[in-house]
Amino acid sequence: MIHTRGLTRDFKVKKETVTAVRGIDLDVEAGQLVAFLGPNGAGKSTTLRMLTTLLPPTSGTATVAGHDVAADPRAVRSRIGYVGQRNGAGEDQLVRDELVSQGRCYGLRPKEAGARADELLDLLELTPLAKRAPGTLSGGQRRRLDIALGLIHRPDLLFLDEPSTGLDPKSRADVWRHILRLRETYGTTLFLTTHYLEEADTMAERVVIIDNGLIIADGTAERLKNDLAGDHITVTTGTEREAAAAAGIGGGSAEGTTVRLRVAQAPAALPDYLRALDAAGIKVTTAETTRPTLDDVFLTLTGRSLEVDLLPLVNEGDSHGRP
Ligand SMILES: Nc1ncnc2c1ncn2[C@@H]1O[C@H](COP(=O)(O)OP(=O)(O)OP(=O)(O)O)[C@@H](O)[C@H]1O
Repeated sequence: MIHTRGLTRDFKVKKETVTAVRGIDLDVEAGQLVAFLGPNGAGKSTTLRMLTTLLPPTSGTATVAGHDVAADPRAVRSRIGYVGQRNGAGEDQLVRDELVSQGRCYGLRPKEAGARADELLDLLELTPLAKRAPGTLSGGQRRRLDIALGLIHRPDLLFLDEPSTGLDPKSRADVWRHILRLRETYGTTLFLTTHYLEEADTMAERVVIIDNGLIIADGTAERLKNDLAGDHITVTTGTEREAAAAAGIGGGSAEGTTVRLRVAQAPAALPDYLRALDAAGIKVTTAETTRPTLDDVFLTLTGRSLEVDLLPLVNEGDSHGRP
Protein backbone atom coordinates (compact mmCIF):
# COMPACT_ATOMS: atom_id res chain seq x y z
CA MET A 1 0.00 0.00 0.00
CA ILE A 2 2.97 2.29 0.70
CA HIS A 3 6.34 1.62 -0.92
CA THR A 4 9.13 4.17 -0.70
CA ARG A 5 12.72 3.92 -1.86
CA GLY A 6 15.30 6.50 -0.90
CA LEU A 7 12.57 9.03 -0.16
CA THR A 8 14.29 12.32 0.60
CA ARG A 9 13.22 15.90 1.17
CA ASP A 10 15.50 18.91 1.49
CA PHE A 11 14.48 22.44 2.42
CA LYS A 12 16.54 25.45 1.48
CA VAL A 13 16.77 27.79 4.46
CA LYS A 14 18.67 30.90 3.39
CA LYS A 15 21.95 29.47 2.09
CA GLU A 16 21.69 26.25 4.04
CA THR A 17 20.04 22.98 3.09
CA VAL A 18 18.03 21.19 5.78
CA THR A 19 17.51 17.52 4.96
CA ALA A 20 14.27 16.70 6.77
CA VAL A 21 13.92 13.14 5.42
CA ARG A 22 17.05 11.21 4.44
CA GLY A 23 16.33 8.36 2.08
CA ILE A 24 13.52 6.39 3.65
CA ASP A 25 12.74 2.83 2.49
CA LEU A 26 9.35 1.77 3.78
CA ASP A 27 6.86 -0.94 2.82
CA VAL A 28 3.39 -1.01 4.35
CA GLU A 29 1.09 -3.82 3.28
CA ALA A 30 -2.67 -3.50 2.86
CA GLY A 31 -4.66 -3.65 6.11
CA GLN A 32 -1.77 -2.78 8.43
CA LEU A 33 -2.09 -0.30 11.30
CA VAL A 34 1.22 1.53 11.53
CA ALA A 35 2.19 4.07 14.20
CA PHE A 36 4.85 6.50 13.02
CA LEU A 37 6.79 7.91 15.96
CA GLY A 38 9.67 10.29 16.41
CA PRO A 39 10.73 13.34 18.40
CA ASN A 40 9.87 16.90 17.36
CA GLY A 41 11.60 17.75 14.11
CA ALA A 42 12.36 14.08 13.26
CA GLY A 43 10.68 14.25 9.86
CA LYS A 44 7.23 12.76 10.54
CA SER A 45 5.15 15.58 9.05
CA THR A 46 7.46 15.96 6.06
CA THR A 47 7.15 12.22 5.33
CA LEU A 48 3.38 12.35 5.74
CA ARG A 49 3.16 15.39 3.48
CA MET A 50 5.15 13.62 0.76
CA LEU A 51 3.06 10.44 1.04
CA THR A 52 -0.15 12.46 0.80
CA THR A 53 1.16 14.43 -2.24
CA LEU A 54 1.19 17.75 -0.38
CA LEU A 55 4.94 18.09 -0.84
CA PRO A 56 7.06 16.77 -3.71
CA PRO A 57 10.08 14.64 -2.73
CA THR A 58 13.54 16.05 -3.53
CA SER A 59 14.65 12.56 -4.57
CA GLY A 60 13.63 8.95 -4.24
CA THR A 61 10.27 7.41 -5.01
CA ALA A 62 7.00 6.74 -3.22
CA THR A 63 4.14 4.61 -4.47
CA VAL A 64 1.00 5.08 -2.42
CA ALA A 65 -2.18 3.04 -3.01
CA GLY A 66 -0.72 1.84 -6.29
CA HIS A 67 0.26 5.22 -7.76
CA ASP A 68 3.45 7.23 -7.85
CA VAL A 69 3.13 10.40 -5.72
CA ALA A 70 5.17 12.50 -8.15
CA ALA A 71 3.86 11.14 -11.47
CA ASP A 72 0.20 10.68 -10.53
CA PRO A 73 -0.72 12.73 -7.45
CA ARG A 74 -4.40 12.97 -8.42
CA ALA A 75 -4.75 9.19 -8.52
CA VAL A 76 -3.05 8.93 -5.11
CA ARG A 77 -5.39 11.56 -3.65
CA SER A 78 -8.45 9.72 -4.93
CA ARG A 79 -7.38 6.56 -3.08
CA ILE A 80 -6.26 8.02 0.25
CA GLY A 81 -7.87 9.92 3.10
CA TYR A 82 -6.08 12.40 5.32
CA VAL A 83 -7.14 13.48 8.78
CA GLY A 84 -4.97 16.40 9.79
CA GLN A 85 -4.39 17.90 13.21
CA ARG A 86 -6.68 20.80 12.59
CA ASN A 87 -10.43 20.34 12.25
CA GLY A 88 -11.55 19.43 8.76
CA ALA A 89 -15.14 20.58 9.17
CA GLY A 90 -16.17 24.20 8.64
CA GLU A 91 -18.76 26.11 10.64
CA ASP A 92 -21.28 26.90 7.91
CA GLN A 93 -22.96 23.54 7.57
CA LEU A 94 -24.52 20.98 9.86
CA VAL A 95 -22.66 17.72 10.51
CA ARG A 96 -24.47 15.58 7.93
CA ASP A 97 -24.46 18.35 5.30
CA GLU A 98 -20.72 18.73 5.82
CA LEU A 99 -20.25 15.04 5.03
CA VAL A 100 -22.53 15.17 1.99
CA SER A 101 -20.67 18.23 0.62
CA GLN A 102 -17.36 16.47 1.10
CA GLY A 103 -18.73 13.45 -0.78
CA ARG A 104 -19.88 15.72 -3.61
CA CYS A 105 -16.38 17.24 -3.76
CA TYR A 106 -15.08 13.72 -4.39
CA GLY A 107 -17.55 13.30 -7.24
CA LEU A 108 -20.22 11.23 -5.50
CA ARG A 109 -23.78 11.75 -6.78
CA PRO A 110 -26.17 13.42 -4.30
CA LYS A 111 -27.97 10.17 -3.37
CA GLU A 112 -24.70 8.27 -3.06
CA ALA A 113 -23.13 11.04 -0.93
CA GLY A 114 -26.17 11.02 1.37
CA ALA A 115 -26.09 7.25 1.78
CA ARG A 116 -22.37 7.29 2.48
CA ALA A 117 -22.79 10.13 4.99
CA ASP A 118 -25.46 8.11 6.84
CA GLU A 119 -23.26 5.00 6.82
CA LEU A 120 -20.35 6.93 8.34
CA LEU A 121 -22.55 8.73 10.88
CA ASP A 122 -23.67 5.29 11.99
CA LEU A 123 -20.16 3.77 12.06
CA LEU A 124 -18.73 6.66 14.05
CA GLU A 125 -21.79 6.93 16.31
CA LEU A 126 -22.57 10.45 15.16
CA THR A 127 -26.15 9.87 13.97
CA PRO A 128 -27.75 11.70 16.95
CA LEU A 129 -25.50 14.68 16.15
CA ALA A 130 -26.26 14.81 12.42
CA LYS A 131 -28.19 18.06 12.67
CA ARG A 132 -25.76 19.83 14.99
CA ALA A 133 -23.26 22.51 13.92
CA PRO A 134 -19.67 21.17 14.12
CA GLY A 135 -18.78 24.02 16.48
CA THR A 136 -21.14 22.62 19.14
CA LEU A 137 -19.47 19.18 19.24
CA SER A 138 -17.04 18.05 21.95
CA GLY A 139 -13.36 17.55 21.03
CA GLY A 140 -13.78 13.78 20.69
CA GLN A 141 -16.99 14.07 18.64
CA ARG A 142 -15.30 16.57 16.34
CA ARG A 143 -12.36 14.24 15.85
CA ARG A 144 -14.78 11.47 14.91
CA LEU A 145 -16.38 13.83 12.39
CA ASP A 146 -12.90 14.54 10.96
CA ILE A 147 -12.35 10.80 10.58
CA ALA A 148 -15.74 10.43 8.85
CA LEU A 149 -14.79 13.26 6.46
CA GLY A 150 -11.52 11.48 5.65
CA LEU A 151 -13.43 8.28 4.82
CA ILE A 152 -16.22 9.69 2.64
CA HIS A 153 -14.70 8.51 -0.67
CA ARG A 154 -13.92 5.01 0.64
CA PRO A 155 -10.14 5.35 0.66
CA ASP A 156 -7.97 2.23 0.82
CA LEU A 157 -5.54 4.05 3.07
CA LEU A 158 -6.13 6.63 5.78
CA PHE A 159 -3.41 8.90 7.16
CA LEU A 160 -4.12 10.32 10.60
CA ASP A 161 -1.90 13.03 12.03
CA GLU A 162 -2.08 12.73 15.81
CA PRO A 163 -5.73 11.67 15.96
CA SER A 164 -5.91 11.68 19.75
CA THR A 165 -3.79 14.70 20.67
CA GLY A 166 -5.56 17.30 22.81
CA LEU A 167 -8.34 14.96 23.91
CA ASP A 168 -9.04 13.83 27.47
CA PRO A 169 -8.27 10.15 28.22
CA LYS A 170 -11.89 9.03 27.81
CA SER A 171 -12.27 10.74 24.42
CA ARG A 172 -8.89 9.35 23.34
CA ALA A 173 -10.03 5.82 24.16
CA ASP A 174 -13.26 6.50 22.29
CA VAL A 175 -11.47 7.77 19.16
CA TRP A 176 -9.26 4.67 19.24
CA ARG A 177 -12.27 2.39 19.58
CA HIS A 178 -13.62 3.95 16.39
CA ILE A 179 -10.30 3.77 14.56
CA LEU A 180 -10.09 0.03 15.32
CA ARG A 181 -13.72 -0.42 14.35
CA LEU A 182 -13.34 1.20 10.94
CA ARG A 183 -10.36 -1.01 10.30
CA GLU A 184 -12.42 -4.07 11.19
CA THR A 185 -15.37 -2.89 9.08
CA TYR A 186 -13.55 -1.72 5.95
CA GLY A 187 -10.07 -3.25 6.27
CA THR A 188 -8.64 0.26 5.73
CA THR A 189 -4.85 0.55 5.98
CA LEU A 190 -4.03 3.08 8.70
CA PHE A 191 -0.86 5.11 8.97
CA LEU A 192 -0.82 7.46 11.92
CA THR A 193 1.42 9.64 14.02
CA THR A 194 0.89 9.90 17.75
CA HIS A 195 2.54 11.57 20.69
CA TYR A 196 1.27 8.87 23.02
CA LEU A 197 3.76 6.01 23.15
CA GLU A 198 1.40 3.83 25.16
CA GLU A 199 -1.23 4.12 22.42
CA ALA A 200 1.27 3.13 19.76
CA ASP A 201 2.37 0.24 21.94
CA THR A 202 -1.06 -1.21 22.61
CA MET A 203 -3.00 -0.29 19.46
CA ALA A 204 -0.63 -0.46 16.49
CA GLU A 205 0.56 -3.77 15.12
CA ARG A 206 3.65 -2.10 13.74
CA VAL A 207 5.74 0.78 15.05
CA VAL A 208 8.09 2.76 12.83
CA ILE A 209 10.44 5.16 14.63
CA ILE A 210 12.07 8.03 12.74
CA ASP A 211 14.86 10.19 14.11
CA ASN A 212 16.80 12.88 12.33
CA GLY A 213 15.16 11.98 9.01
CA LEU A 214 16.07 8.26 9.20
CA ILE A 215 14.04 5.22 10.19
CA ILE A 216 15.88 3.79 13.19
CA ALA A 217 13.43 1.05 14.26
CA ASP A 218 10.62 -0.84 12.58
CA GLY A 219 8.65 -3.80 13.90
CA THR A 220 5.99 -4.89 16.34
CA ALA A 221 6.17 -3.04 19.66
CA GLU A 222 6.79 -6.39 21.36
CA ARG A 223 9.74 -7.26 19.12
CA LEU A 224 11.31 -3.82 19.39
CA LYS A 225 11.03 -3.90 23.17
CA ASN A 226 12.45 -7.43 23.45
CA ASP A 227 15.27 -6.91 20.94
CA LEU A 228 16.27 -3.36 21.76
CA ALA A 229 15.39 -2.74 25.39
CA GLY A 230 14.72 -5.98 27.31
CA ASP A 231 13.21 -6.52 30.75
CA HIS A 232 14.83 -5.05 33.83
CA ILE A 233 15.30 -6.23 37.40
CA THR A 234 15.78 -3.52 40.00
CA VAL A 235 16.80 -4.35 43.56
CA THR A 236 17.85 -2.19 46.45
CA THR A 237 20.32 -3.35 49.05
CA GLY A 238 21.16 -2.24 52.59
CA THR A 239 24.50 -0.65 51.66
CA GLU A 240 26.29 0.75 48.61
CA ARG A 241 28.98 -1.94 48.98
CA GLU A 242 26.36 -4.66 48.78
CA ALA A 243 24.85 -2.94 45.73
CA ALA A 244 28.22 -2.95 43.96
CA ALA A 245 28.64 -6.66 44.75
CA ALA A 246 25.08 -7.42 43.60
CA ALA A 247 25.71 -5.58 40.32
CA GLY A 248 28.83 -7.72 39.82
CA ILE A 249 26.84 -10.92 40.32
CA GLY A 250 24.09 -10.00 37.87
CA GLY A 251 26.18 -8.12 35.32
CA GLY A 252 24.21 -4.92 36.01
CA SER A 253 24.98 -1.43 37.22
CA ALA A 254 24.72 0.08 40.69
CA GLU A 255 23.82 3.60 41.67
CA GLY A 256 23.83 4.22 45.40
CA THR A 257 22.04 1.24 46.91
CA THR A 258 20.02 0.55 43.72
CA VAL A 259 21.06 -2.17 41.26
CA ARG A 260 19.61 -2.44 37.77
CA LEU A 261 20.16 -5.26 35.32
CA ARG A 262 18.81 -6.13 31.93
CA VAL A 263 17.56 -9.69 31.41
CA ALA A 264 15.50 -11.56 28.83
CA GLN A 265 12.55 -12.60 31.03
CA ALA A 266 12.64 -10.69 34.30
CA PRO A 267 9.86 -12.53 36.20
CA ALA A 268 11.56 -15.87 35.50
CA ALA A 269 15.09 -14.60 36.20
CA LEU A 270 14.33 -12.78 39.47
CA PRO A 271 14.10 -15.80 41.85
CA ASP A 272 17.49 -17.16 40.65
CA TYR A 273 19.07 -13.75 41.05
CA LEU A 274 17.68 -13.32 44.56
CA ARG A 275 18.95 -16.79 45.53
CA ALA A 276 22.43 -15.88 44.23
CA LEU A 277 22.42 -12.64 46.24
CA ASP A 278 21.28 -14.52 49.34
CA ALA A 279 24.07 -17.09 48.92
CA ALA A 280 26.56 -14.21 48.71
CA GLY A 281 25.20 -12.78 51.97
CA ILE A 282 23.72 -9.68 50.33
CA LYS A 283 20.60 -8.34 52.01
CA VAL A 284 17.95 -7.21 49.52
CA THR A 285 15.40 -4.68 50.79
CA THR A 286 13.20 -4.32 47.66
CA ALA A 287 13.01 -6.10 44.30
CA GLU A 288 10.92 -5.43 41.21
CA THR A 289 10.74 -6.37 37.56
CA THR A 290 9.79 -3.98 34.75
CA ARG A 291 8.82 -4.53 31.13
CA PRO A 292 10.39 -2.01 28.74
CA THR A 293 8.39 0.74 27.07
CA LEU A 294 8.82 2.17 23.58
CA ASP A 295 10.59 5.05 25.29
CA ASP A 296 13.21 2.56 26.55
CA VAL A 297 13.63 1.40 22.92
CA PHE A 298 14.28 4.97 21.80
CA LEU A 299 16.61 5.53 24.76
CA THR A 300 18.64 2.44 23.82
CA LEU A 301 18.88 3.55 20.20
CA THR A 302 19.64 7.24 20.71
CA GLY A 303 20.51 7.83 24.37
CA ARG A 304 17.58 10.28 24.52
CA SER A 305 14.04 10.02 25.84
CA LEU A 306 11.29 10.17 23.28
CA GLU A 307 8.71 11.01 25.92
CA VAL A 308 10.39 14.32 26.80
CA ASP A 309 10.73 15.25 23.15
CA LEU A 310 7.23 14.22 22.25
CA LEU A 311 5.36 16.66 24.44
CA PRO A 312 2.44 17.66 22.24
CA LEU A 313 2.74 21.17 20.90
CA VAL A 314 -0.98 21.79 21.30
CA ASN A 315 -1.94 25.43 20.68
CA GLU A 316 1.64 26.29 19.89
CA GLY A 317 1.71 25.25 16.26
CA ASP A 318 4.22 22.69 15.04
CA SER A 319 7.99 22.75 15.24
CA HIS A 320 8.13 25.46 12.56
CA GLY A 321 5.79 27.79 14.36
CA ARG A 322 2.98 27.09 11.92
CA PRO A 323 -0.27 27.97 13.66
N1 LIG B 1 9.13 24.28 5.23
C1 LIG B 1 10.26 24.03 5.90
N2 LIG B 1 11.31 24.86 5.79
C2 LIG B 1 12.45 24.60 6.44
N3 LIG B 1 12.66 23.53 7.25
C3 LIG B 1 11.64 22.69 7.40
C4 LIG B 1 10.39 22.90 6.74
N4 LIG B 1 9.58 21.86 7.09
C5 LIG B 1 10.29 21.08 7.91
N5 LIG B 1 11.53 21.57 8.11
C6 LIG B 1 12.60 20.98 8.95
O1 LIG B 1 12.65 19.60 8.67
C7 LIG B 1 12.86 18.85 9.86
C8 LIG B 1 11.73 17.85 10.03
O2 LIG B 1 10.51 18.55 10.28
P1 LIG B 1 9.09 17.81 10.44
O3 LIG B 1 8.04 18.85 10.58
O4 LIG B 1 8.92 16.83 9.34
O5 LIG B 1 9.28 17.03 11.81
P2 LIG B 1 8.19 16.31 12.73
O6 LIG B 1 8.78 15.00 13.09
O7 LIG B 1 6.88 16.28 12.07
O8 LIG B 1 8.14 17.26 14.00
P3 LIG B 1 6.89 17.66 14.97
O9 LIG B 1 6.63 16.45 15.84
O10 LIG B 1 7.46 18.78 15.77
O11 LIG B 1 5.74 18.06 14.12
C9 LIG B 1 12.98 19.86 10.99
O12 LIG B 1 14.34 20.13 11.18
C10 LIG B 1 12.28 21.08 10.43
O13 LIG B 1 12.78 22.26 11.00
